[in-house]
Amino acid sequence: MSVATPQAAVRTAVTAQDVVKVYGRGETAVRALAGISIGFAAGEFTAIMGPSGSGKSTLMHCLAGLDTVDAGTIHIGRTEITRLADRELTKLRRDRIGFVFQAFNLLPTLTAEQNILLGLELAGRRPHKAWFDQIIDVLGLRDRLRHKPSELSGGQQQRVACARALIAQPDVVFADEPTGNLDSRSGAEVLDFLRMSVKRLGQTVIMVTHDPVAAAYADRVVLLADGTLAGELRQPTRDSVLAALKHLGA
Ligand SMILES: Nc1ncnc2c1ncn2[C@@H]1O[C@H](COP(=O)(O)OP(=O)(O)OP(=O)(O)O)[C@@H](O)[C@H]1O
Repeated sequence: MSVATPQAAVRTAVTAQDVVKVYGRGETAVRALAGISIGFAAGEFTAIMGPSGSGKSTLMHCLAGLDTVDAGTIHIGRTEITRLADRELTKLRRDRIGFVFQAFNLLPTLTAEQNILLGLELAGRRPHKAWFDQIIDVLGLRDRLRHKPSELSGGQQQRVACARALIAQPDVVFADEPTGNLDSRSGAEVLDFLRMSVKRLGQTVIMVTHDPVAAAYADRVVLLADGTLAGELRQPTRDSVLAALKHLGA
């Protein structure tokens, strides 16, 4: 007799419900997000794609609490961030969210290690030694820790930025075109790392990208068009992403 094992409940790291974002007023108003409802499972790597102006950056900024919404709710875990006051939101971003931007945004006078640890130190927290070691080893940064950003390649600098984003064990990492300034080989290293941080370290990553090759590293691709959800792909490949974008007229 077979015994059914209960399915492990999928934990949702980030949820948007009926989110509307309008820029400007009157005749010049732009509805950047026109009522979006979507969930992002914990432990998954999601890419957000869509034509230029479809609302990708706006969605990411709203999900990460970097921008306010005009209607709807956003939760990070169980916390409704759309109800938080500025100070609480700043604290939540610092403690529970990691960011990786297209520009690496490292401080030039600090070493790689100091850059990675700065946010934690400013928050008065100590790094978790085993976690730090795990990140550094997965990223292959051990022999670069004492180098300044100017002594590192673009790919290495972005890997330092990834380590900085992960060091506080955030609930979710938002990556905005993380490979936009990298050649394809360095970009592949960074994407490999983001994927490994999900598969081996159990992290949750949400990435905006224009690049179908980058999106193919994700578990799931979410497609936007005109501020609405226009579909999604599971286990995307470069070709399936290209076909979906073509269908959207991107
Ligand atoms: N600060 C702003 N003020 C006014 N309009 C804005 C602002 N930010 C974005 N928009 C508009 O909102 C819409 C969505 O923009 P958004 O940047 O989110 O799109 P995107 O999909 O990220 O575009 P891209 O791929 O070109 O970066 C666009 O029409 C854009 O012009």
